[in-house]
Amino acid sequence: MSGVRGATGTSGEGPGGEAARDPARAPAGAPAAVAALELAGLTKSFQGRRAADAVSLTVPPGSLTGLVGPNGAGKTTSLMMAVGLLRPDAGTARVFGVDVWSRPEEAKRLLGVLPDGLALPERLTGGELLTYWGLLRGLDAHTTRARAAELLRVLELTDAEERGTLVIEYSTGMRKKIGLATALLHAPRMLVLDEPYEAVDPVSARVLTAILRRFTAAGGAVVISSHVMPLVEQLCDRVAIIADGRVRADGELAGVRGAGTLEDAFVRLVGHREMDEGELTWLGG
Ligand SMILES: Nc1ncnc2c1ncn2[C@@H]1O[C@H](COP(=O)(O)OP(=O)(O)OP(=O)(O)O)[C@@H](O)[C@H]1O
Repeated sequence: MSGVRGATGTSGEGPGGEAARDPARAPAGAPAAVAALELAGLTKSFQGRRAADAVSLTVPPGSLTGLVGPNGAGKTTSLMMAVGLLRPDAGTARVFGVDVWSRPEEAKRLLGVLPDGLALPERLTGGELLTYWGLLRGLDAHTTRARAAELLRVLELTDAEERGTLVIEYSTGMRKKIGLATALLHAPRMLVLDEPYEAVDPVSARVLTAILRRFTAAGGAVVISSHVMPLVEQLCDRVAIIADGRVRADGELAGVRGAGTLEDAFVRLVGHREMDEGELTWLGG
């Protein structure tokens, strides 16, 4: 099911109790007037080849959408255009009604982004990085300090912080977690996370799931990309399948999945390749 689920109107609020002033936040109990994310005709070519071809997608508030597709399908390209990190050749992206290209500052306040491959200052500890990030995002020092400590604790990065470990020394999973912390720090309303579960241990994965569920229950919306179909089936209420830069199916999970599994639907829409008998015969011989 999609739509606003259990919105309380207060949890997940941004700094300074912005809910009352921010038109993008619906009052408690009110029907959602605008989509959390609306992509229309996003198109991008690299060296004359279309990586994203008129990608359109609507994400309601309170929903968790899984974006799936083969390697090179255009998921990252689409997500980066959706959040204002890659300029599209054509098309628009709106976050809670705010155009990410014409109103970037407002859009950035609403968005929390975990990009593919973090471009973060790395010669800082996780705590220092969050402090720097909070100041960049306009949070006051007290709020930044309190939230940073809480995020480090919840994401189990406190030990590393106490040892003075720099982000450059972090493991892959730890880097994913500190990236996630930067995405959450300013209490956005829309999370766009490129493969957030990749390299994250099972305990941290549970924490991440709890965070995302709480976030959507408060009326926020999440889009994740993932290659792990069972994870998407378990976690997401909506799914979009993308191949060759085009959205092949999207909507509520049950509708896209049909009678089989999500993997069945994926293979049906995207196609699959069997390995020939004669291929790689030199392996294991
Ligand atoms: N900066 C770039 N320059 C040139 N080509 C690019 C660039 N970024 C992406 N591409 C190409 O665009 C296509 C889509 O790439 P994209 O990274 O969006 O796919 P993806 O679905 O995220 O793949 P994966 O699941 O492997 O991460 C690919 O053919 C890729 O080679």
